Amino acid sequence: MIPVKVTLVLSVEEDLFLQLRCHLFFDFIAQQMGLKPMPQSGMNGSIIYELDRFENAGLKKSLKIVEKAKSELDKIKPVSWADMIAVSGAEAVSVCGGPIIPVQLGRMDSMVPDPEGKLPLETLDAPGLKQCFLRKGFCTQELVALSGAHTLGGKGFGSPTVFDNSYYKILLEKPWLSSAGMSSMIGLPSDHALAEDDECLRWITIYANDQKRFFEDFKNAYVKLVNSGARWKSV
Ligand code: HEM
Repeated sequence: MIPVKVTLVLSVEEDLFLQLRCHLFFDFIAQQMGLKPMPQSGMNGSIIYELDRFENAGLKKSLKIVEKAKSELDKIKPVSWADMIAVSGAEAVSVCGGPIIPVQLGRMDSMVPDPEGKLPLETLDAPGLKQCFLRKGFCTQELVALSGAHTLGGKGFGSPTVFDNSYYKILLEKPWLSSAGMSSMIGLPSDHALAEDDECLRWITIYANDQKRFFEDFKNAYVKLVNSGARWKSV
């Protein structure tokens, strides 16, 4: 039942409205047969159904901004949530001084939330983080490169709005071990965990000493991330 559904959706899908109608039709048939539509995971825009999950609490505000841009674009040509989010992340990185990341368009959105429990917990240790990323096809180098995105935001890795390699420079200093006031507020437990692992530490040192290399590896890992698990519109 499910493979048939996927093939048909891909072959007849011309635009997002038709895609939506096909999904609803096949989901209806599946429902009549007592089957649930199969949730998928990956870059599929399912976040819009998952905003009440505790791990997404901080995303509502940012998604409102993306929604506003999406509704403007939709007036000209409908765009998927998955494409919007992939492009917004890349744009945020380059606006903040990071690499320019080319993002391919054409992802299709999911109509259902992804299964729960797929995200890495911030309390995981380095082996746990590595395993979680490996399950999705990402190696240790990619884990360390992507974690460099934490240079943005208010976790104490340099300026919150500058994308640079200060994340790695500060990880090497391990300020959270110091007894001085605010230092313990720097970074998440998962950031600290990376700095305790020999394999991760090798990449941290490389990126701390070579911002160009960080930008290049981040760009490649980001492209892989936003293509991972995506279903593409047929052209
Ligand atoms: C390695 C596993 C990861 C864990 C456990 C994790 C966890 C978190 C958590 C809990 C926060 C909220 C921090 C707070 O303000 O309290 C956060 C923020 C953030 N994460 Fe991650 N994250 C991970 C990987 C990533 C990746 C791969 C990216 C992007 C490529 C990313 C991008 C961000 C950004 C940009 C913020 C800052 C948001 C802000 O402060 O405005 N993270 N992360």
